[in-house]
Amino acid sequence: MRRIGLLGCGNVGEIIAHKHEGFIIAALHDAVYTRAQAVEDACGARAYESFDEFLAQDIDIVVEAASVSAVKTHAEAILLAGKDMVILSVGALTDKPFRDHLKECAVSTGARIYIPSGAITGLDNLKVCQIARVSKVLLRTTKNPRSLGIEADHPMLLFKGTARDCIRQYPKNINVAVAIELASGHETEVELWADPNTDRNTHELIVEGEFGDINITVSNRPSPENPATSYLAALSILTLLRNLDNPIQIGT
Ligand SMILES: NC(=O)C1=CN([C@@H]2O[C@H](COP(=O)(O)OP(=O)(O)OC[C@H]3O[C@@H](n4cnc5c(N)ncnc54)[C@H](OP(=O)(O)O)[C@@H]3O)[C@@H](O)[C@H]2O)C=CC1
Ligand SMILES: O=C([O-])CC(=O)C(=O)O
Repeated sequence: MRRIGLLGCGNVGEIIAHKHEGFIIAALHDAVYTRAQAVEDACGARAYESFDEFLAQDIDIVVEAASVSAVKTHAEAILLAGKDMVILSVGALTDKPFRDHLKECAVSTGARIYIPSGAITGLDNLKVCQIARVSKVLLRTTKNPRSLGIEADHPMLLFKGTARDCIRQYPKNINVAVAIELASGHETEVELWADPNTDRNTHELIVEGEFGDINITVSNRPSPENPATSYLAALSILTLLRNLDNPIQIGT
């Protein structure tokens, strides 16, 4: 069974620690050491205060559920140590030179980088946009103002522009847009709405291409410990890890 190092033991990390099945969690690390310690019993792994000590453990894959800045700080060392990496805070990869550098690190050691579908669905066949003519890729995301850390008493368009600019302003809320951009290979327009009348994190993906149109709406329940993050994102990582070694791979 694959041995996992969990980088980030907040909301998603805690769900992974409690619900893991089909893989072993072997080491834990969080900027807040007590958060890593708090899930030790749930998964039988040890918490390490030092990142270097954490990385030195017998692990095959580091699962990042921490932050965009954690990816920027630690991904190079993880890949150069020959460990595979699951990156949930995919917003870190919007920077092409950094992304290319991580690819080179991975190639040099034979490590792999996995980007989970996270809080959205449809990334599988969206990859056809890499070879098809496409005129539009738009993500419209709507969350309760609470999830966005603001107050609003009516629906408000907070941001309209590129995925790259949106993730810079909202690194905890719009990683999905960067996942869409990477899967499609196409610049992604983003609208980010705050709506006090919703208790869901809703992502509408609208694509127009030579193959026809794609309209996908995912109406997510926020996760209990962090309303910015949809519960689906944690389930997505659990499912990715369960299926890594499955000889039958489903979806493009
Ligand atoms: N791709 C996708 O579809 C989705 C991506 N996400 C992203 O996944 C990540 C995890 O989400 P969630 O669990 O809800 O977030 P939380 O904030 O609940 O948990 C993250 C934990 O990681 C810690 N952390 C942050 N930076 C570092 C670091 N450099 N080194 C070690 N630990 C660190 C945090 O500490 P502290 O509180 O001190 O920062 C916190 O304890 C977030 O970046 C989120 O934006 C979420 C949903 C969907
Ligand atoms: O969980 C969500 O709905 C989306 C999210 O926070 C992100 O993409 O960063």
